[in-house]
Amino acid sequence: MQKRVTDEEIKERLGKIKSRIAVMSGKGGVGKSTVTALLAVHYARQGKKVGILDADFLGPSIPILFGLRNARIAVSAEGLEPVLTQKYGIKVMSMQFLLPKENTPVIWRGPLIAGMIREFLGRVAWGELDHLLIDLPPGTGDAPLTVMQDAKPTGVVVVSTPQELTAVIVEKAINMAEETNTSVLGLVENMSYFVCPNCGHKSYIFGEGKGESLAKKYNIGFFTSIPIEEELIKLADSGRIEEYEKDWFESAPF
Ligand SMILES: Nc1ncnc2c1ncn2[C@@H]1O[C@H](COP(=O)(O)OP(=O)(O)OP(=O)(O)O)[C@@H](O)[C@H]1O
Ligand SMILES: [Zn+2]
Repeated sequence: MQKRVTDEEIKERLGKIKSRIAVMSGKGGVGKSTVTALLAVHYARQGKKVGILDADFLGPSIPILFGLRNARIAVSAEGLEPVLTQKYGIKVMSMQFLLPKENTPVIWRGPLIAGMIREFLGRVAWGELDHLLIDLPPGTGDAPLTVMQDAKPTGVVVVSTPQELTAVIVEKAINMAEETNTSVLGLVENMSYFVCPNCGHKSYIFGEGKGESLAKKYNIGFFTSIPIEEELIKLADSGRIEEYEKDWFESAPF
């Protein structure tokens, strides 16, 4: 048996990563993984060295978005080697890469998941990175908090759909960030509106402006809203998210 990962090992690896951004959501299925991937692509296009830690162990979707579902990790002298994405060479680590078969369900209890995240943080050979994006487990409970405590993010980005987006979600996110001595850097309202392909009309199906006013109210420095888009679904489902051309984070200050 290999020895357990120590705090020092984690500290040493994380010390080579300039910024670590945890992406969280109040609920599952709101687009957390999609936003994580789009943020990674945003940084990669600026020439930054980027990694993604898929810490959503029970529903690992990062490998699917980048067409890496059949990839498996290798071990080198440096540690566990992350898998590189095709277009930008983003370094990805996911539980998915350790499963014997693609569709093996991950049925794990909390403590095991916590142990695994420490393995990932202490043994993955990220090398020097400008940005590590961490796709947290959904929700604002123990699971994402445990990951945050170990990964010590420099900031948190919250993703929500307009239907889920309430003051309560934002407050929970702020509390979670505070518990790990960090802050909420940005709020992303996903599936915010739909642009009619015929006339270009922007339709705010679930109401307009809620996200932006919550961001203002809670002093969150960056807000963006992403529409429901067929193109995004197509590229995401076919593992070609790197080919999505729009950048919803152009003006992000982080
Ligand atoms: N802006 C968008 N327009 C269209 N489809 C979207 C958009 N954002 C996300 N989706 C789709 O919604 C589904 C859920 O997205 P995603 O997997 O990113 O959510 P999640 O919050 O990470 O979910 P989970 O909790 O399962 O990890 C996916 O099929 C994705 O392609
Ligand atoms: Zn129309």
